[in-house]
Amino acid sequence: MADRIEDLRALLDRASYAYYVLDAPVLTDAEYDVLFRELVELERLHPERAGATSPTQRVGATPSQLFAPVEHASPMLSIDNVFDVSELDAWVDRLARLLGGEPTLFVELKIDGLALSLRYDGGLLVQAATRGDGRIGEDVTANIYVVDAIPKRIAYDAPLEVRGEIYLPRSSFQALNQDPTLKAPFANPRNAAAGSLRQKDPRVTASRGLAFFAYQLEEPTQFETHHEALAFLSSLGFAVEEHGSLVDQGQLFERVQQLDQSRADLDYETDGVVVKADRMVDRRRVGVTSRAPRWSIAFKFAPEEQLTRLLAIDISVGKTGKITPFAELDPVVVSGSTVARATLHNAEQIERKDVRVGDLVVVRKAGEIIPEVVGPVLAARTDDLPKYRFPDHCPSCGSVLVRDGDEADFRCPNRFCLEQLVQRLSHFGSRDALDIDGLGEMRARQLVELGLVGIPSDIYQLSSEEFAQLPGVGEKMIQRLMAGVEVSRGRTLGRILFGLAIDNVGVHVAQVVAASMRSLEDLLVAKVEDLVALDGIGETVASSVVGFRDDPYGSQLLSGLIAQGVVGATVIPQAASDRLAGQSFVITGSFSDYSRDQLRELIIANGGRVSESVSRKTDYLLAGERAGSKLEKAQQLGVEVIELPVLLSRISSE
Ligand SMILES: NC(=O)c1ccc[n+]([C@@H]2O[C@H](COP(=O)([O-])OP(=O)(O)OC[C@H]3O[C@@H](n4cnc5c(N)ncnc54)[C@H](O)[C@@H]3O)[C@@H](O)[C@H]2O)c1
Ligand SMILES: [Zn+2]
Repeated sequence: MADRIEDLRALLDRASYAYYVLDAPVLTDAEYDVLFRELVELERLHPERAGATSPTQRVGATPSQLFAPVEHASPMLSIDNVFDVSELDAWVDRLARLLGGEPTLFVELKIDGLALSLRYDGGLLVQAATRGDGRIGEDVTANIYVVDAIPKRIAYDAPLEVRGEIYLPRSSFQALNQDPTLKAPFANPRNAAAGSLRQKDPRVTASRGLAFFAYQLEEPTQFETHHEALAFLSSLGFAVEEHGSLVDQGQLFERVQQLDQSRADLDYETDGVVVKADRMVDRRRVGVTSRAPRWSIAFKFAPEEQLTRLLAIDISVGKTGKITPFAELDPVVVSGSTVARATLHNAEQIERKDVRVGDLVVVRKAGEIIPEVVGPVLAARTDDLPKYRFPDHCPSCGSVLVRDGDEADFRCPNRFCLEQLVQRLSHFGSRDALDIDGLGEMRARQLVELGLVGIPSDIYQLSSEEFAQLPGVGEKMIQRLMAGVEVSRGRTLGRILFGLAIDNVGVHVAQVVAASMRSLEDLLVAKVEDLVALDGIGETVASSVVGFRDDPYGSQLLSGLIAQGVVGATVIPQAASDRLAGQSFVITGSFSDYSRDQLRELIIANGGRVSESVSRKTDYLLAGERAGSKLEKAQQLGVEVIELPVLLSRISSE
């Protein structure tokens, strides 16, 4: 038994490190919670083996060395969990016993992000820190300064500390996971939030769209109840999650169930509800343990999981050659929609989980995220299922698959692989790239399979007769495609660079690189050193750009585009800077010398953000000629309107 305790402690320590420090969990939360409870139970049965270093006695993990340490004024604790209604009732009864009377309870959603402490003094944000190990957190002030959703200035002069959850909205999470410069997609919004906040370069943090909900006022302490403190925070401009409410014990579970049902439609992940004593005097009375307050409890929702049969494992080839295995499933309904396919992530995961065709598997869908196979139900396996062997060859071109060093993914190394060409053509025409109207994955596939397009630049040479060969394409569609191709000739360099589908080059990187060049031709002579000198561009990105240019496919594509004159409408020559860091813009109207795309790139290259619509969060509306409804909206909301010369003077280097 001693060994099981040691094993569990070691395993949970490893998992916590992967989860909190590396932002790359090796267990699912549900798996972690089960093992954690087993350890709690064993330590209860063997009190002589309890120890201060056990994961059951600690909060979080040792803070990373990336940030300066911050000592919290009072510890930032975890919250104990319950998983069903009887445990929840037992907890309330116990609290009532400790207090000698019924507590007033406040129930709120448990946001799946990470805890943040914000300190203000003289009305200004002076420090932001993560929870860390509860006592010492990480100083992330510089990164928080660029998060629009967090007030930097409040109408309150005395010292104030507020705690809350910083999180990544689901919509931002999905957009982020599409970014090809990410080394690996984030497992869930919580990890993505932690990874986005804990960046060395605040500009990366700024670009991720983090949001924040305040849920605790530490200082000042004059409020007698939690709900009054929340109202005060809200009046100061902090976002407070709107589903929180006071509730009687008799209605507690009903309220928990209601919250469980309403959360699917929210743009943020929630993994449970937190029940708290509302009266501060009650909180002080019962106090805290080394790990968690006695006055609050988290009721964890069941993850959205189902069991089904794994019928087959197939693999797909992406635009950079990355091979992604996916499961064909006996269709099953998971949180409201039918799932027949789910990702298996990569070869390493299949190997580690030992998933086999024919297994009964757990399928999970969290919010809008692509469904995934969590793992096989081993107890249900029949003996004769053979171990899965990952294919050696590309299903499209037959090349031998490769895997570099410690990479988790296999790749098809053949840049001229038919499936890669399809994916790259469809990426080339996609919305953030050349935005070619009418060219989706289906048409891209037809064009490549008919041999009409090899590399994307071929599309600029197609005649209407050639477009007419596409199955099911009539006169109207031909006109639309031809027009779409023609219009795309005038796209900016940033879009073209993104459209090339270079490893590690997402929208943002492409724009930074574009801002340093006059036209695509400059890429022909760019050196790794030049690129590394750009803000936010590292060795990996620089080498992949130069490597792409120098390989046979890349050089053919570049010369093809240059021959067609698709070299990028250039951005105004301005060095990249961070002069607009933390500022958000909306662009409206027309400008005589520049397209809106160019201005967008200019703003991004200088550290700002650009959104489509005006809201209270917009800092500036950049207005040109004939500005319409956005101008009105900005005036209504009191958003500052600026003209182009003002913007240019703000970013020009003196
Ligand atoms: N997958 C893994 O390998 C792994 C490893 C370690 C931990 N975990 C997960 O983390 C959990 C333990 O982490 P934890 O200690 O951060 O506990 P927790 O995340 O379960 O609960 C405490 C946290 O909830 C957050 N929170 C969100 N909304 C809140 C609200 N309205 N009021 C108060 N707090 C709110 C706060 O950040 C607080 O720190 C485990 O139960 C497990 O699910 C997973
Ligand atoms: Zn291939």
